[in-house]
Amino acid sequence: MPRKILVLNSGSSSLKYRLIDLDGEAVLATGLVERIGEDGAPAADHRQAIAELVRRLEASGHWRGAGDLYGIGHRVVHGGENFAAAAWVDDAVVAAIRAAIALAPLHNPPNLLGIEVCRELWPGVPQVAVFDTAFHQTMPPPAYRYALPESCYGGVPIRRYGFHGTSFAYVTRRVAEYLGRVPDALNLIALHLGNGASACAIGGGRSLDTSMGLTPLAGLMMGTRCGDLDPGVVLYLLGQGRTLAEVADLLNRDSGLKGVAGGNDMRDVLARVAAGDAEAGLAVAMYCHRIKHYVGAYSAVLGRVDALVFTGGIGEHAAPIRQGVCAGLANLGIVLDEAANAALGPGIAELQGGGGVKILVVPADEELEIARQAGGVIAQATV
Ligand SMILES: Nc1ncnc2c1ncn2[C@@H]1O[C@H](COP(=O)(O)OP(=O)(O)O)[C@@H](O)[C@H]1O
Ligand SMILES: CC(=O)OP(=O)(O)O
Ligand SMILES: [Mg+2]
Repeated sequence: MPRKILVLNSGSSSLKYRLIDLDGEAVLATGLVERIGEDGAPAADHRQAIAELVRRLEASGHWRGAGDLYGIGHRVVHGGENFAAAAWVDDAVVAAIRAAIALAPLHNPPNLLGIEVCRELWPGVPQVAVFDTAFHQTMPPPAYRYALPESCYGGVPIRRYGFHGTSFAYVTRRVAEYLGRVPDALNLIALHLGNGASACAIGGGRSLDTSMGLTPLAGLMMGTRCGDLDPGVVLYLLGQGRTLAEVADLLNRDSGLKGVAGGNDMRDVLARVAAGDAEAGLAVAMYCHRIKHYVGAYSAVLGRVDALVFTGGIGEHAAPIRQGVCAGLANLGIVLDEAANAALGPGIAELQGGGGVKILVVPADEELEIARQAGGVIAQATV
């Protein structure tokens, strides 16, 4: 019997799904239910979104009822310190995901909703939570602790957690395969550049440091998130009489590319740069400058870097960003082949033009990684 895994990535207003046959890893169906809750959208809430997804799976010819599923894998952004690996969903796991809502207020509530609706609809189907934070649980204390009093590390531990771990785990595996090396022997600087964006120092195949922190607001400049700030900025804004909710909105939804260039979509921003728009030019220069900071820092953390890896929508498709990031890094062994950068084919691409560090573009596939990890947890639990 085929081992079919349904992968769900629930966002606040969208539900990404994929049906994968684990044996051979064929994608049987994939899609996105968008604009959940908006007027005229196909779904008013996540329950309806899942009903819509079932309709689409039926239309694909690959749906024989939930009883035919080997299991369901859910993306969960924040697992706190509780999970260093994917976990079979039971009441305790649900409670731990709920407890982490305060740390990922944009992400964990819809992730949890997806899990709860599936448990209710299909109580007999194994469900697995795959955490963005899990891959980063290997970071050593000097990388994950903040220079705050010890008391802040009690209760809900205020520390760096890091995110996009499922993507970094996938990339590590994929690069190891591609280079014919074992992951344990690989040192990578990985850049996941999507709407959310983060950098990771991967040493011996494990996360040693990453740019996101307690929440997915830290680190690189993003579509609508500010990334690194002097914490004094937050204090100043609050002191000026803005409410906590206003500041949270400003930093999460109105900053980043949107704040500086007026729009959060990198395609549009780059088109405006090409047309000579100064605000867009500044936004892109800031975007690349901040990534360079992390590439420099992580070169120092790792000592030896085998490859600089670009992934995510921007990492895979935005040649001018890769060029801006790599410019002037010859002293770190990072030299881009400009012609190769401008003419990418599908799949993994190698873009180094000399220098000791490979420059790789790896298409992101969090869904496949979730399916594999969910399959692993279910296989272990059912032997
Ligand atoms: N051809 C392209 N050139 C530049 N940027 C692109 C291109 N295609 C996609 N992007 C950018 O990728 C970003 C979305 O990345 P993606 O990884 O799909 O997002 P998400 O984090 O939502 O999964 C957007 O800023 C989009 O503009
Ligand atoms: C954690 C995070 O930033 O996720 P996304 O990139 O999907 O927003
Ligand atoms: Mg993404």
